[in-house]
Amino acid sequence: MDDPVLLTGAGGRVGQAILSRLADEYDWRLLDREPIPEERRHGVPESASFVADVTDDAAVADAVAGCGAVIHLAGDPRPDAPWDSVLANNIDGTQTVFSAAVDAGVEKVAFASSNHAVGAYETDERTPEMYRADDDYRLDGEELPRPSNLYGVSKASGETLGRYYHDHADLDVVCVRIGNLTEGHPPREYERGQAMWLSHRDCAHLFDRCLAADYGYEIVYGISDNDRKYYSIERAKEVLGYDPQDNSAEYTFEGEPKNDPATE
Ligand SMILES: NC(=O)C1=CN([C@@H]2O[C@H](COP(=O)(O)OP(=O)(O)OC[C@H]3O[C@@H](n4cnc5c(N)ncnc54)[C@H](O)[C@@H]3O)[C@@H](O)[C@H]2O)C=CC1
Ligand SMILES: O=C1O[C@H](COP(=O)(O)O)[C@@H](O)[C@H](O)[C@H]1O
Repeated sequence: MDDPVLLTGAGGRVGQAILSRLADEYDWRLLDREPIPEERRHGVPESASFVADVTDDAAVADAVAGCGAVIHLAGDPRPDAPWDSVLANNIDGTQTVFSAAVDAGVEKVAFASSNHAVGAYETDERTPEMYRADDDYRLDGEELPRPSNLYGVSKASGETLGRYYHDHADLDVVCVRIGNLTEGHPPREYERGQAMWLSHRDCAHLFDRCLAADYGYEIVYGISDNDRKYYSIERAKEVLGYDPQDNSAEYTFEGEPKNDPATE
């Protein structure tokens, strides 16, 4: 991707996992409603950093002008977020970003969807067994959304908006159903979290592949190559060339590295 890439929500956790590792790889434009301090811009100049809300049509149009791709992360990430917030930040904001991307002639958008778009597949009958390495239950991205909560509804809506702009405006869209991003170790003492762990380096690599690969419309799961898993990463490997390096099985249940003599 030679053209500039707009990263919305750049100041947040996922944005920082990406930008801290890929700062030198792209001509970034950053957008966040909070000013991003210099140390979190990782060398991206302040002139390429937009302080704006993703529901602001004019501001988003300004930020995306001339870009070839967008990684759209900005939104309310709370699983218990109230409807008013997800309606504005996640649904309206995502429609604004897709629409502005089309108007600007952007080639591709990677959208941060969530495990919570499909959380209701985790039924009482299937859990906790489905979180374990010896269980072969898998979701692969072909299934219909079954949201856990209204936040999950907003993410399923974002996926559908992506489908709409792909079908009607020829925008290439990949929706990444991100699992649970934590830095340095998987979520501690949390089976579900360890089954959907996404390490920071695998996160950066996955979104790098979203910018480099060719696709039309895709839904993929964004998790590391955990032994425990109920999300297939085969589609991400096949279509995007995703090659994850991390695995929550390399850590104890408490989140300590197993190759650390202190924990053996
Ligand atoms: N962290 C995780 O494990 C997961 C995150 N995601 C999704 O990834 C995206 C990023 O999540 P995180 O980095 O964890 O959240 P975060 O809260 O750390 O970062 C979100 C960023 O977006 C900005 N933002 C929020 N609403 C905005 C708006 N209306 N306009 C402009 N900027 C706005 C915030 O200021 C913040 O810097 C979210 O869409 C979230 O739903 C999905 C699954 C898992
Ligand atoms: O979508 C998201 O999912 C992760 C994992 O969900 P959890 O309910 O197991 O914590 C969550 O940590 C993150 O904040 C959210 O945006």
